[in-house]
Amino acid sequence: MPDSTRRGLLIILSSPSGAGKSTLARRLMDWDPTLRFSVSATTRAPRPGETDGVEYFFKSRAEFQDMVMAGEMLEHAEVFGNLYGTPKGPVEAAMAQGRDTLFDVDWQGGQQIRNSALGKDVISIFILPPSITELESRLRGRAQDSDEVIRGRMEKSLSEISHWSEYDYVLVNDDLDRAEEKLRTILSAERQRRDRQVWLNDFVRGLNREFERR
Ligand SMILES: Nc1nc2c(ncn2[C@@H]2O[C@H](COP(=O)(O)OP(=O)(O)O)[C@@H](O)[C@H]2O)c(=O)[nH]1
Ligand SMILES: Nc1ncnc2c1ncn2[C@@H]1O[C@H](COP(=O)(O)OP(=O)(O)O)[C@@H](O)[C@H]1O
Repeated sequence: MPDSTRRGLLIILSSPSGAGKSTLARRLMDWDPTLRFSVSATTRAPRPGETDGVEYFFKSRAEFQDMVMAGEMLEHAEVFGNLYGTPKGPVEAAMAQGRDTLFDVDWQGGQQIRNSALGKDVISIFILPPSITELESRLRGRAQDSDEVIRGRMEKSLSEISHWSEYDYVLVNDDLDRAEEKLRTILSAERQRRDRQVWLNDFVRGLNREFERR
């Protein structure tokens, strides 16, 4: 439930391509429809079935650079030869409404969001595949990318994985149901921590007022 007295959390999911972050993000949003997905802008071509404004805002390089120059991006980075970035406005609006936002960004985006003015409300989660063989078979099984694209993503997988220790939580996406359950647990616990802080702030303000009245 949106609540203007509390801040929204920024929940960052990163992983090597194919480890399952989009799948897990979709499941989390089915579980909790109040979660908002941060739709990134990208210069990558749409895959079959992808819709502009749903999975991504598909942009030309010039349009993307204009957004960057206009200061509209919370973060942006080049990944696999394409530009990706997070539009800032919708994130700030969600934060102000106390709505939690999910981000599917690479390690560079994770670092930039953590170091931004919104960094104190970030919860970051790194998702590992159970094995490199399974990672490749998921990329192939998704049947969305050419052999060359899959090869490029596999080549970059270890450098993405090398950033795991920068994240608050790391989980292995072996069994999908179990991985989703772990994500739900993380989110529930972090929300409780956030809400406790809001509640305690109010409570201590009350103690102060009581003290002044005496
Ligand atoms: N820094 C950054 N990375 C992004 C953003 N959106 C997506 N990515 C990352 O770009 C990479 C490629 O994403 P995509 O083309 O959808 O391929 P997929 O991860 O294989 O489904 C993934 O690591 C995403 O997490 C963004 O807004 N900023
Ligand atoms: N735990 C899992 N077990 C088996 N297949 C999975 C699992 N998680 C995701 N997948 C499948 O692996 C492929 C890649 O998942 P996806 O969510 O697109 O990865 P990412 O967003 O990290 O690139 C998809 O076809 C998805 O259905």
